[in-house]
Amino acid sequence: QALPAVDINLQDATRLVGIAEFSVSDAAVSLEEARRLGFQTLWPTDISRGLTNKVHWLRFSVVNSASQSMGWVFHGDSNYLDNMQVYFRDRGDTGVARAVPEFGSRLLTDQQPFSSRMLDYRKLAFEHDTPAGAVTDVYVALSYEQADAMRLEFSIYERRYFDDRSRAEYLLFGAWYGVLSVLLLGSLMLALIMRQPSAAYYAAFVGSTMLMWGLLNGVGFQYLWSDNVYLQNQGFHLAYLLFAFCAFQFSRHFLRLSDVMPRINRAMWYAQALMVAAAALRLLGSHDIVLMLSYLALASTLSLPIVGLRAWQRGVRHARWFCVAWLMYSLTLTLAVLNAATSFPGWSMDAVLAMVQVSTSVEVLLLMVAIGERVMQIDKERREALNLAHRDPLTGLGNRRLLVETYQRLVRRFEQTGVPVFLGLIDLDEFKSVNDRYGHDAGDVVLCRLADILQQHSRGDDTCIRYGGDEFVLLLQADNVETVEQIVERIRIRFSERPTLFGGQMIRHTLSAGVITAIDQNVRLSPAEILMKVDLALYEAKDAGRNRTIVRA
Ligand SMILES: Nc1nc2c(ncn2[C@@H]2O[C@H](COP(=O)(O)OP(=O)(O)OP(=O)(O)O)[C@@H](O)[C@H]2O)c(=O)[nH]1
Repeated sequence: QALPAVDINLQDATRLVGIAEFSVSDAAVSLEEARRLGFQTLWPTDISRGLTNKVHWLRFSVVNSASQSMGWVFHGDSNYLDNMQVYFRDRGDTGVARAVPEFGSRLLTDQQPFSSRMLDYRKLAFEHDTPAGAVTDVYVALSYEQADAMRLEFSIYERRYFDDRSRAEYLLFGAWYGVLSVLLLGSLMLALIMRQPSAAYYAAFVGSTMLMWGLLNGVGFQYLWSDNVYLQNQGFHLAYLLFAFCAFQFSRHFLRLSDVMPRINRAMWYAQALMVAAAALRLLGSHDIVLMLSYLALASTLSLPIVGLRAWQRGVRHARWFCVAWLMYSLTLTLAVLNAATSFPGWSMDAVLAMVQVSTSVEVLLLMVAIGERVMQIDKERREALNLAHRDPLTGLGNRRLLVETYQRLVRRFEQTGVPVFLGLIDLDEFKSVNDRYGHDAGDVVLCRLADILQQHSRGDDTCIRYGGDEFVLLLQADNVETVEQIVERIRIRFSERPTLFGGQMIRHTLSAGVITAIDQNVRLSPAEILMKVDLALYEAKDAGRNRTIVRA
């Protein structure tokens, strides 16, 4: 009988919806039997067939009205169709009586290595040349080894048009894998440099994303595991499990769930253990139960936006980007699964794949932003901790530890600028009696008072330090020792002239100071020598009756 016809001289792609006819048979029937089945025109509502292991038949004919033979390519939109048996025959379409040839056939399958394919293409594709003025009749039997999402979205492309289109398509794949590879390497480097396990888990997550989609879009079979038929056909469940495992591992560490939400953390840990068990079962040959578990694992990642939101509400600041990233990805994943298994939203597989590629790129980028935010926060916390370790808690001045670091910095600066470095050691006079008379709290207030005066009288570049007890140090660069003496004297006079008011009592106080040159053109003292020398100067000041400054240049 006459088949619905499509003219191939279109220099474009032709969707077979509305043109081809389809039929369904229970088991693998022969072509002769199939030709006796009732066929009906394929309409858009017929495309998604749901999860099925029935054989679906398509039939149509290709007309070449041109005066030279035309090459064309035929393929569906699904990347994981298992078998496509194509029956075809060429016949003249003019009324000239000629013997009609028998059907030839070609089996396209992903149950054999990639090299056995007719075309070097990620989907099962059939190629044929229709002679000038001839018609090619085509019957196609489509099947899955085990029930899967059957779709009847097929197109015919003129050969040249197919080549152009697949080039553009592979360019997009290249860009997508490029972005993900850069993020994977970047996060690995971050993990090494910053010693951040989260970044390493993120790298594993990006790797598992690339693997999973490499399986789903057929590019992995084409380029990476061309001979590994087992991985191509049985690897999906393992890939889903690995993806979900890595997503959970990264999320648990990144959101610090063991601190923030210990119960959720434990639940996720058990889920991960179940995923490992399922993967082991799969490797031992189990199928149906693992299929269910792997779909469950994939579905369980849809909970991550909520986990992120809860963590954010509990004060994990960097969880917000995590939350946005997973929300977007969850929507994409849900749409992709709905599209494959139902007739909603009825998009083409290529459209779904493009959406997935864009959304995974944005997702992994957003997660990278989240990691960046976390790393910056850790760095801030580290600097704050370091700052705290260098501060005296009572007065807020630097402490002894800061003195050593600052001195080393000033030595380097002296080598560059040649400006001498001086050190003043200041000690309160008879401070013990202040404590004894007015109490320890009063003593504390007096110490803070001196700290304030020190800061008021020093410049931004000078370093004020509480060296211990009632001893303070001023470390600074100046043109000459007289300038330093003036500064220290101003501090001494200010301190002695303005008593401290505490609990309604006026506390009178004075201080003594020693000033020395630490580094100039002639002198370069070690920290130990500086302290010895300045101690001597201070001792002299105390010995001479206190409330004075002694300079030993
Ligand atoms: N209130 C208060 N007192 C402190 C603190 N740290 C040390 N002191 C006291 O400071 C006093 C230091 O006394 P000394 O340096 O021995 O002697 P002084 O009484 O100041 O006498 P001279 O230094 O010889 O003038 C001790 O009584 C310490 O208890 C502190 O943080 N707060």
